[in-house]
Amino acid sequence: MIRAGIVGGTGYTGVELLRILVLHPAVELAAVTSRADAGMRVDKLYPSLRGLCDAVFTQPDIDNLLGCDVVFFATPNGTAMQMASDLLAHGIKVIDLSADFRIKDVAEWEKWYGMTHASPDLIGEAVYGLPEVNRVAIQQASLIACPGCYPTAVQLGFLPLLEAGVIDAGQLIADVKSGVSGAGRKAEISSLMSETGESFKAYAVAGHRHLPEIKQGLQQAASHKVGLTFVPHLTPMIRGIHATLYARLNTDVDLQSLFEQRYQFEAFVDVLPTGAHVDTRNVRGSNRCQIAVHQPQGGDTVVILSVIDNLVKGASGQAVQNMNLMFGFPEQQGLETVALYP
Ligand SMILES: NC(=O)C1=CN([C@@H]2O[C@H](COP(=O)(O)OP(=O)(O)OC[C@H]3O[C@@H](n4cnc5c(N)ncnc54)[C@H](OP(=O)(O)O)[C@@H]3O)[C@@H](O)[C@H]2O)C=CC1
Ligand SMILES: CC(=O)N[C@@H](CCC(=O)OP(=O)(O)O)C(=O)O
Repeated sequence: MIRAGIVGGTGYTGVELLRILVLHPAVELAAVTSRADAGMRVDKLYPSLRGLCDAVFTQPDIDNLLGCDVVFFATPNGTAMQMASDLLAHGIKVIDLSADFRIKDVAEWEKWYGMTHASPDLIGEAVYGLPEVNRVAIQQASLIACPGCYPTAVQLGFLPLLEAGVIDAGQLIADVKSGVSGAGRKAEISSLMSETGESFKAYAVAGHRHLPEIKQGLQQAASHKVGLTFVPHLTPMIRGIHATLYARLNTDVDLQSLFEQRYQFEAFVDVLPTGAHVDTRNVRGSNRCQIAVHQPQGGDTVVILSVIDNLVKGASGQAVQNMNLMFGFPEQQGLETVALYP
């Protein structure tokens, strides 16, 4: 049994961590923090957890976290980088759901995130927590940088093509749609139902902060520079990410077999049969990424469809998958749920 702490337990990824961890057979919740709700029982704020969680929210002070074996940061960018080194010095493993340790180039991170990095010395030791790429390094890691939600869906879709070198890596296109929970639980006019409902829009076309993260991962897979146009969209649904990925083929290849072989041993990546279409509702609440491979009219453009639940495989589920690997638990433990339908 390990003792886990969650910093930022009241947000959407925080409560998703709670939903998974209260049923995880190898985890005991030792601390759950919130500045605004410190002193309140967790199951008072989230009655779905009644009978499953006795914890009370505490302030996010180091002293409240020292009894933990692992601490998850489900906090805005710029928080984990302030506290991680103290926790690591006490032998506590850190799994950060924010972007603080995702990008290896500090200057690039500071440019996109608009702040000075507080722990640049830790970036080198942080392991990018995409198990389908970095499983062995994750098993040895003390500090995990969980991938962003868009980057998870896009990288899992493009990886087999780039690793096999069968596409023109200079002209990749990722057209990606996200549900509104991707923006978090904090009150914002742009997240109101009356602003997002019955409407659909692209945003950050000039450049989204996930662009350098996605390119970093794709370049590692390709072993050379890639060119990527990434356009995120906001859709009037709560959970889900749907990525439509386009690339130009440079050789004749059995794409379906390529994807099936790449992911044949991956419990959380499901390649659908030839001709199928993915649907976000088929992964809602689950830690799965579902992928469909298309080559319209047998031409030289490949179209990959990739869906995840942004709060599960795109955040908290993937964070627990990383925890399982770090502590030598079965990778699927606590994550074997079926998507909610309808
Ligand atoms: N939503 C999503 O789909 C995804 C989110 N992420 C990332 O996960 C992180 C959390 O996102 P999300 O759950 O949506 O965010 P929310 O806004 O829903 O929740 C943020 C949480 O962090 C706490 N918090 C805020 N500021 C601080 C601080 N300075 N110190 C300590 N705690 C703080 C808040 O509680 P309080 O203010 O009371 O302390 C709250 O519990 C972000 O970095 C986000 O980018 C990653 C992938 C997907
Ligand atoms: C719909 C929406 O607003 N999505 C967020 C990205 C999701 C997120 O929280 O970003 P990380 O994955 O880096 O943590 C955005 O575009 O800013």
